[in-house]
Amino acid sequence: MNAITVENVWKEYGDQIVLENLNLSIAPRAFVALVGPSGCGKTTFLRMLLGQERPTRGRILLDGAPLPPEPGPDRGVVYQRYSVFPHLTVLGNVMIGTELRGARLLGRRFGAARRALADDSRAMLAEVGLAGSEDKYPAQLSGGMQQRLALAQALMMKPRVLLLDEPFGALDPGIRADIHKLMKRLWNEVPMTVVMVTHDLREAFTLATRILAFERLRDRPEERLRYGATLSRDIDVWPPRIAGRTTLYDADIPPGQDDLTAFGQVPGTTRHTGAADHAAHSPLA
Ligand SMILES: Nc1ncnc2c1ncn2[C@@H]1O[C@H](COP(=O)(O)OP(=O)(O)OP(=O)(O)O)[C@@H](O)[C@H]1O
Repeated sequence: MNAITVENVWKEYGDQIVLENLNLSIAPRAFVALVGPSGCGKTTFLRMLLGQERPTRGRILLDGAPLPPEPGPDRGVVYQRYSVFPHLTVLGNVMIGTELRGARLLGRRFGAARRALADDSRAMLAEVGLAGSEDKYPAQLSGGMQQRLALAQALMMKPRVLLLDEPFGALDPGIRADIHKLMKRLWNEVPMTVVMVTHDLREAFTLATRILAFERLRDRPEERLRYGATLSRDIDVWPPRIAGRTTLYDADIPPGQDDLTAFGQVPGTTRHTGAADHAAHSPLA
């Protein structure tokens, strides 16, 4: 079954058609990068997947069932900025989603339940490289650390789909490369499907299994309101990436060791990341 199915989806704001006739399906555990010119409706599409916007026509299915009409814990989201709460500590930011959801069902958590949540939250923070920063506030973190925190916050809810809206767009290149490695590891370890909007094709090819391009095929000024953007390219990244496995192409090759046979396998095939062993001790599992 597809993780996400988009059937004949249109989105209009008043007289303006933003997206038209989108048809696509996304496999479970795929990492899809959404690219396209500014204003072509990428964020609008992501907001429809999140449940913040409804299609004007057509429908979206999540695991074969109609998408719930509102955002829910099954869909996590990280934006370029402002995904975290500035008035909560790092630890508080990671605990808040579970606390709010639990409060709705069971009232506030106290005692052992709260301590267990705090322990899980600390483990999640360690997973994203933020151990030791639990008591800081977001303003005391670098941009890269804030985005790691936003990822931890989203993943605590164990979403089936993680939606990323240019999450790394504001980061310096070095920090970006580090967080790309983290993102790859998280995608390999967490049973989730990822849809990421990016302006950066290099980032798309670095992380994604598949690249979708949206484009307004008719863009004369008099046509802008009457025709929306639609899916113009659908590219499977080669060599194929499979969640839980990494290709040699993705592997970190130690400096000076560019003989790929040193990895003990034929170039072009895949090898285990050890993710399964790691997962057994991981809050991500
Ligand atoms: N709530 C809204 N009401 C009216 N128009 C909107 C609304 N949200 C988005 N739009 C319009 O929809 C179009 C697509 O916007 P969207 O932000 O989805 O594009 P984008 O591809 O994500 O752009 P960018 O790459 O610049 O972030 C724009 O013309 C925008 O003005």
